[in-house]
Amino acid sequence: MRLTVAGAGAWGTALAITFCARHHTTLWARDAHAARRLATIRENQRYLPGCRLPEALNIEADFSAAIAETDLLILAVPLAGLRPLLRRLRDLHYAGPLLWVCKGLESETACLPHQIVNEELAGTGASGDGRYGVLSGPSFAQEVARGLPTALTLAANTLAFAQQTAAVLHSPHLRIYANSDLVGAEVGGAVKNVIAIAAGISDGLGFGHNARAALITRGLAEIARLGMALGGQPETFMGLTGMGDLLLTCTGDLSRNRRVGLALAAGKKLPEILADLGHVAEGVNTAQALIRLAERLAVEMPITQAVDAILNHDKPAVDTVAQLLQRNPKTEAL
Ligand SMILES: NC(=O)c1ccc[n+]([C@@H]2O[C@H](COP(=O)([O-])OP(=O)(O)OC[C@H]3O[C@@H](n4cnc5c(N)ncnc54)[C@H](O)[C@@H]3O)[C@@H](O)[C@H]2O)c1
Ligand SMILES: O=P(O)(O)OC[C@H](O)CO
Repeated sequence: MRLTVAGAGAWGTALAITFCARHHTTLWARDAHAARRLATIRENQRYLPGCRLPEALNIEADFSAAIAETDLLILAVPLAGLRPLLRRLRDLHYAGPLLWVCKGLESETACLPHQIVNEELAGTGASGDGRYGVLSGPSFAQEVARGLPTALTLAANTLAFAQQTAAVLHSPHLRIYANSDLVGAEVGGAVKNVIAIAAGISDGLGFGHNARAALITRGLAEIARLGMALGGQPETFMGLTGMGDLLLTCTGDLSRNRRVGLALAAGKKLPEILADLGHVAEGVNTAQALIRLAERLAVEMPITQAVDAILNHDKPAVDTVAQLLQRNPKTEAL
């Protein structure tokens, strides 16, 4: 099969390295200079240093050439780049199957990725016959690129497409489970990044393992409450895109979102943290959009609210997370 991965950041590069072992794979980089470097040096020194790009991987800087003959297109840009890329696809009359891997809510609209896809590709073949979905779950790019065992979920609006495409992409090191709960998978991926910022702050402040376990557990309740209000299925939140990704991102120091939290706890300011990070940390843009969405749906999300207060309203991290962990007791329920 011919695959195109559009977006040469850490995740797009790791997926392209993995898929090119079994499929004719093209990696599109939007910057022509970066594409030339990838093609000659055979390493993504900026986003995924230390991982060799196999000779079989084709690098392309021209977007229309990259998608011209593909059988499956995988969009691997950050959420902020999703809508502009979909508009390019619409202009190029792309009508083939489509996956995306971004995790978050659009800042301006609070839309989930599939809602953006529906808006931008309405009436085209890609969305019209239901051949699209999200690939998500607990996965650090560096580990996937090294071939370490990883399990993901491919959630699509039709189970048939999810199953067919999961079977094509599945390999011994990258297990892919099919699911038809697009909403549940995307809500898990969006909220876990915000909870990971809270976990990073808590750990950075030395609040201990008990506090982190409490944040993870109550974070899962926030995912489930919001997800069910949007029509997601409860079992999805217990799966790879829910509990699985939440656990990984809250506990693994490879997480950029967790590292944002650790740096906030150390007293650093957000612009400096993001400049040092050099990668996207989707929880930063998603927190405020989540608050707007949760208010609209009357869903309680106290951890998300605390993170938003720290990120966007200059509230001190130490007081805000301490207050969160000292809230009045209530009945344990979703
Ligand atoms: N890195 C991971 O381990 C990982 C794993 C699973 C999912 N994801 C998700 O994948 C998405 C991409 O993450 P990443 O790790 O590759 O980010 P990254 O910061 O490593 O790289 C971002 C890439 O996107 C490009 N880009 C930025 N804005 C763009 C735009 N408007 N249009 C086109 N390209 C644009 C950048 O040039 C860069 O190549 C995020 O939503 C992230 O949450 C990442
Ligand atoms: O590095 P993060 O925090 O963006 O997390 C990467 C992946 O989403 C983990 O599944």
